[in-house]
Amino acid sequence: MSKHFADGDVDALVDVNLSIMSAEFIAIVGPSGGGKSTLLNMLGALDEPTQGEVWFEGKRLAEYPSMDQFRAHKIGFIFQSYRLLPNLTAQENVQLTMFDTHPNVSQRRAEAIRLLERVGLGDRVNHRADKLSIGQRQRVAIARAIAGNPPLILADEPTGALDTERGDEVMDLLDELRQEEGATLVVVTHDERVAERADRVVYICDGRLRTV
Ligand SMILES: Nc1ncnc2c1ncn2[C@@H]1O[C@H](COP(=O)(O)OP(=O)(O)OP(=O)(O)O)[C@@H](O)[C@H]1O
Repeated sequence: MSKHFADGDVDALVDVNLSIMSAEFIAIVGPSGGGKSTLLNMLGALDEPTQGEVWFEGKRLAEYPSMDQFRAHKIGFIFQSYRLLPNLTAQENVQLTMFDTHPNVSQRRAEAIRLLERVGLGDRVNHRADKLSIGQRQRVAIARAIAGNPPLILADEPTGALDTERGDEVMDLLDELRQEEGATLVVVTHDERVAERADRVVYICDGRLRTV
C-alpha cells in the first residue's frame, strides 16, 4: 500500500507490503518523518491508504461494516501521551471505551476494575488521571487498550515518556498480556530496549520498508 498526503505533497508510505502473523510482536523503527505513525494509523483503520489495501483476519478492512466497530472490537490503541481524560478517575477512563464491548454498565464497571487490578493499579481505581504518576497513567492506558481482548494492540512510543525502569515495566506488562491473551503487538519505537524484545524489527525510512 501507499499513502500520499496532498497537503505538503508527501509520499508517507511507498509500496509498503507487510504481513503480520497472529501473536507476533513487531517493532517499527526508523528516523523521524519516516512513516512509522502513518503505517500504524493504517493498521488501526485511523486512516486509509491512497493506493492498496489493509487486510485483517482474512478480510479487507473495507468489508467490515463499520470502522468504529472494527476499532472497538479488534484494536487496542496505546499512545505515548496516554490520551486520558484528566478529570476522570482511572476506572472512568477505562470504562469510556467499553460501550461497544460491554453494553451493560455494571459489567463495564467490574471489568474496568479487573483490568486495573491486572495492570497493578487495584489501589488507584478511584484516583483522577491527573493525580497519577506518568507510569501509572500509561498503565491505565494499557488497561483501556486491552478491554474486550482486542486481537491487535497498536502502541505508538509507549515508553517514550518513561524512564528506563518504568519503560521496562510497561514492556514487561505488554509482553505478559500478549502471551496471556495471544494478542498481536505492533509497537512504534525509538527505544532500542523495546526493539530488542520484538520477534521482528521493521525499519521504515522515507516511507519504504526494510526488515532488519
Ligand atoms: N496528516 C498529514 N498531512 C500531511 N503530511 C503528513 C500527515 N501526517 C504525516 N505527514 C507526513 O508524512 C511523513 C511521515 O510522517 P509520520 O508521522 O508517519 O512519521 P514518523 O516516522 O512517525 O515520525 P516521528 O518519529 O517523528 O513521529 C512526514 O513527512 C510527515 O510530515
